[in-house]
Amino acid sequence: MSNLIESAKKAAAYRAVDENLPDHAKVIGIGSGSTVVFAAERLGQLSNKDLFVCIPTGFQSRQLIIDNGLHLGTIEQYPKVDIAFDGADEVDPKLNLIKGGGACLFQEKLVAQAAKTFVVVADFRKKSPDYLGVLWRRGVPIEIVPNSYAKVTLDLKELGADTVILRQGGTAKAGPVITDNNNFIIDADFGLIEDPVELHAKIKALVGVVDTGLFTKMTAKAYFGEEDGEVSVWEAK
Ligand SMILES: O=C[C@H](O)[C@H](O)[C@H](O)COP(=O)(O)O
Repeated sequence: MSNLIESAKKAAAYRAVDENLPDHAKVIGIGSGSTVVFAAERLGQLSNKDLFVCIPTGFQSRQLIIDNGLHLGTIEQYPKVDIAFDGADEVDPKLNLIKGGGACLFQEKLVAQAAKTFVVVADFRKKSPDYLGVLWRRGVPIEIVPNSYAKVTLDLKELGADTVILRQGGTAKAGPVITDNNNFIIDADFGLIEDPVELHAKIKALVGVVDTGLFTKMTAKAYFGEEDGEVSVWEAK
């Protein structure tokens, strides 16, 4: 199973890069997670890789850029990005996403918003048949300023969350996960999400919330590596 999933991730990422990189792309965003690893790998194989810079979305992403021999830039230097590639935890048919399973959502959203074209790479397990919250059952990841966690927890319950969990480091760290921006992550389960735009707006309005893992109206295409080795593509309508 794990080989199948790795192959699916690689197939999706390679095809997404091959089909979408603009000829004269100068600035490319690199997301976070285990699937975008293959997008960075593909970019690192290009003969013209000295002609563009890559903008990371966190520590892991920065390492990917360096390890693949790509030129590293920052979003402060390059606030206009030609194209960005990133993974997702769940994608619905309207190309709304849940992201942040790896706690990288804020910088990912910054780079995705800065990008002219935002392309998602994922495997077949991320493809929701209808709504977000169907397959990804851990809740919506929300980045918050640390000392707001108790108040934001109450607020999220008032907004209708069934469970609100301050994400913990598990065996790797005693205490909460700390993001690349020195914040906390809350996972709030809202069940099936029929209107992610509205839910995002309500959560984002809470004091203490930096951003949510709901990415709406920003994805141009999503590439999915399938179980049979094929790649399927969803495009924004
Ligand atoms: O915080 C993590 C990011 O949003 C990832 O892009 C997302 O979790 C998908 O990661 P993966 O490609 O490992 O499934």
